[in-house]
Amino acid sequence: MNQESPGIPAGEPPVGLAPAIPVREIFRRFWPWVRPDRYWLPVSTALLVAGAAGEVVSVLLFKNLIDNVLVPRNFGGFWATAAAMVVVALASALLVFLGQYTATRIAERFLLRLRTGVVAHLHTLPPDTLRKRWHGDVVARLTTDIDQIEQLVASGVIDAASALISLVFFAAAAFYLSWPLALAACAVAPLFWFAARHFAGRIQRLSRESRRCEGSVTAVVEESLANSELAHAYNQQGREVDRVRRHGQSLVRADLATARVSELYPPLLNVLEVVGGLFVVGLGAFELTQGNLTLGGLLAFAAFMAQLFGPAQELSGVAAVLGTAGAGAERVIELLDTESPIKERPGATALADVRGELRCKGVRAGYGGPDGRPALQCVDFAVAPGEILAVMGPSGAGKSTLAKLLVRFLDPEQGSVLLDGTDLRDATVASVRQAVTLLPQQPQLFHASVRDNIAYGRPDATEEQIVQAAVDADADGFLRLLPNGYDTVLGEEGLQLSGGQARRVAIARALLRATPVLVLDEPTADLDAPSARRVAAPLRRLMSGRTTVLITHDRELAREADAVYRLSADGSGLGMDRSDRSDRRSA
Ligand SMILES: Nc1ncnc2c1ncn2[C@@H]1O[C@H](COP(=O)(O)OP(=O)(O)OP(=O)(O)O)[C@@H](O)[C@H]1O
Repeated sequence: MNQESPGIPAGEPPVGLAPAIPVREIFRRFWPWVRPDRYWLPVSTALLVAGAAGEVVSVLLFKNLIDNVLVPRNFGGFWATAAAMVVVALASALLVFLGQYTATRIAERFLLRLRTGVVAHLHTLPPDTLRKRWHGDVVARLTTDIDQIEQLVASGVIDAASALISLVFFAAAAFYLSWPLALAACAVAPLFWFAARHFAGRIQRLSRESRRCEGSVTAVVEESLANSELAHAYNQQGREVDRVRRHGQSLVRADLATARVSELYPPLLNVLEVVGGLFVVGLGAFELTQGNLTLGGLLAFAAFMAQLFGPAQELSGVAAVLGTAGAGAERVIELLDTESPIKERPGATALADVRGELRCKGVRAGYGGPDGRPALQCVDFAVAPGEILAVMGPSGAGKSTLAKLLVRFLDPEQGSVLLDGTDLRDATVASVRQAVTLLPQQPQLFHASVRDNIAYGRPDATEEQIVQAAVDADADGFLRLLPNGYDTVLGEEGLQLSGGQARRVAIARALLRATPVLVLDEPTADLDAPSARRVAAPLRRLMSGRTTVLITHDRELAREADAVYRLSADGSGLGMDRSDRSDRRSA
């Protein structure tokens, strides 16, 4: 995948093509999401087929009307036939409606399951794995691509099945009316088949590029808006618009290439239909002059031909849908096939009654870059329950990488991280995260009330517990001054709060979880000195009595620690210094 940077050549797309997958494999992969509604598939198909059967009866009644009422000029038979035609038309309309509605219901439920299934899978991936993908592209896959799969798997199957069965019905009725004419009509069918085969493959190849370009556009728009502050500050708005235009132009080119083929397909089918129809009607006229067919029979046959071509076109249309939806399906399957590097070992146990004794033994970890250089190596330390370990080192030394190891966003390549003597890889991922709270570098706030933001890690917390956490985080005062107090909805990314305030809300959230182990990743980063001092007291309360790994550049804050562990610029562990505070505590 290309990672676009400002220096990339014009028009280079940031999103790669998903690997091609055969249609049968696509159906196999998506079937589990259709499965819960598998019994509704035949019901919907049966309703649609019954509706089609009604149309056959309608046409036969129409033949009856011509041969028994119009041709002999016998008006007396009109009312009975007309009444029967109205009843059949109503019944047929109702059946088709019910069939289509059931099909839509199956499709919608399939979409819901698939979309939530894909999101659930994405949530099993650690943040770094997810970050390797462009968020805008992921959103495009979750919306447009999934919508296209619906046409293929759910309604596609129903449409194809009902078209096929209707085709059999109309063909049988046509043979009943005149077998020579019906045989002639069948001779036209292979033309549709060849057209479908020719177009489906081409549409799929072109759609792949369209889908990829659409992912690129969404990715660029999302990144451009996310960085709008930088674009404004550096006066680069025009460049951002250009980027979107460039990727948009690629999408236009790809969409037009697809349209040149896919839009040619239906009119071509129409031409085939006209040619085939004329051929059959010509033959029918001949049969009429020979007295082998009545006028009503010929007109009814012509009506059947029209009905026959409908399902035949629909079946050929399924081929086009296979093309476009197949390309979308490949992109969704690529997401589903992204594996988490964090594996749950068979027989992994849940950590229970954690005291908080934390050890790193000869840890080496990295991101598997091309040079194979680790981000961390030879990291050895031990923290007793309730102790605070400050981790210091220059930028890029691997401090955040260490934080990721402690919450299993990453596993070591060598050595081990132990909690109460258990290797974290032998524990279930959920139980590790139940025991360890990470306070990330950037406080993250949801578009939700203050109360819900604080209770995020403990949704069952009572009002008193939430308020107490806010008080301990020194946030209660300013939260009560917000327009609706704890009910105030914080904007996306907490725009209504200052950096220091947002951090105190994040501290309240961490306090409320009350886990035995804490990992604080630069909790005073980007705060000015007064704001940093302001969060020091809440941080002290947060760390009190908990095993804490405190990653910080802030020497003042590091004084709170019992020991300091230093990392060198190349990520090597340099050893641990016990602090005066630790001596005081042990005295
Ligand atoms: N997701 C990632 N993929 C590849 N390499 C990464 C990733 N995250 C970090 N690195 C690399 O690992 C090394 C350590 O990064 P890390 O973020 O742990 O450093 P840090 O000490 O926390 O830096 P800072 O103090 O600037 O936050 C760096 O060389 C960085 O480029």
